[in-house]
Amino acid sequence: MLRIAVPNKGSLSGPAADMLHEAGYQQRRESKELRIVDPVNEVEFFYLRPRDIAIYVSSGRLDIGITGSDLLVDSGADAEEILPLGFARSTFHFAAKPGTATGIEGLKGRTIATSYEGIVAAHLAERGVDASVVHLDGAVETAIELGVAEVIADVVETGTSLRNAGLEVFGEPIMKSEAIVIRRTGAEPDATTEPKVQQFLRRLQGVLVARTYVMMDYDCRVEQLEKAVALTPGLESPTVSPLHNEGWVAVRAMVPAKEAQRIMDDLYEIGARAILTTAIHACRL
Ligand SMILES: Nc1ncnc2c1ncn2[C@@H]1O[C@H](COP(=O)(O)OP(=O)(O)OP(=O)(O)O)[C@@H](O)[C@H]1O
Ligand SMILES: O=P(O)(O)OC[C@H]1O[C@H](OP(=O)(O)OP(=O)(O)O)[C@H](O)[C@@H]1O
Ligand SMILES: [Mg+2]
Repeated sequence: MLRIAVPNKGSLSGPAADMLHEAGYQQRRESKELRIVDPVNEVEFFYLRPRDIAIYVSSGRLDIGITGSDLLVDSGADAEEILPLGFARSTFHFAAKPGTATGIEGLKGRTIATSYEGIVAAHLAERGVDASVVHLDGAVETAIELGVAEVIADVVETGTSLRNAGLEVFGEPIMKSEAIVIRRTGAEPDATTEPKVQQFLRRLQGVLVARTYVMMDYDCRVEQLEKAVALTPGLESPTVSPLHNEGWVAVRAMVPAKEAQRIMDDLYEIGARAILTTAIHACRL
């Protein structure tokens, strides 16, 4: 049975459960459940604190886990990313009251509050900056107002939390992060679990593709086919079928969902007609 760590709370937990559900895995019904078995897929899910997941996975007690790349780096655990999942995207930044800090060089001797001590300490050490780091569990934006620190280092997504606290980012971004699947560094593929790991990754990749692509169908004249195919090259190559009306073909290809409307306009311009897009619910590439 494959053993997988899933975030039980916070920004990662909802989207991770949704993705696993879309990939055909059974998920817990109540937020208090700490582990469930999906007997059909032969997988056991452990619902753990996102911060702890890299530690469990690096210990080898769990085969793989879903966490954030910033949490993986912060933990210092011996685990590596094997698949990016495209949600919980954020950037890790220093921030302070406007005009009170400019670059990392100015942090010498100052106090920085953060929930990500590992990332901050390593970043400062690499640049030879000697500052003190105060660990707080969350809501670190408030630490400046209350005089616990002069600077914070935190996750920024929309910037709303910083703005509400009257703070602004300074210096280079410390790191970018997103949800990822991790596995123990250098894990020897185990003959019994490896096929299940690969199946798990294929299923999640299928969900990612289904979320980012749509299927496009259209009819066009044979003379326009090369131009049309250049607009819709598909993944391997588009399917082209003859129509009953001579001189016309039907074309089918996957296209990036974000570009679908522009591609439909361009196809129409070159004379394609009956242009349709449909959602892809699941796929194996
Ligand atoms: N507002 C946000 N937008 C996008 N990603 C976020 C946001 N806040 C946290 N994350 C990401 O979520 C992961 C942190 O998960 P975690 O559950 O520990 O924190 P959280 O979402 O802040 O939850 P909580 O504060 O309830 O503990 C990190 O990878 C972080 O980059
Ligand atoms: O840039 P934004 O869109 O505002 O998002 C970033 C905020 O979201 C998270 O906070 P969360 O709500 O998880 O509270 P926390 O600070 O207690 O972790 C993070 O710690 C930031 O404070
Ligand atoms: Mg938080």
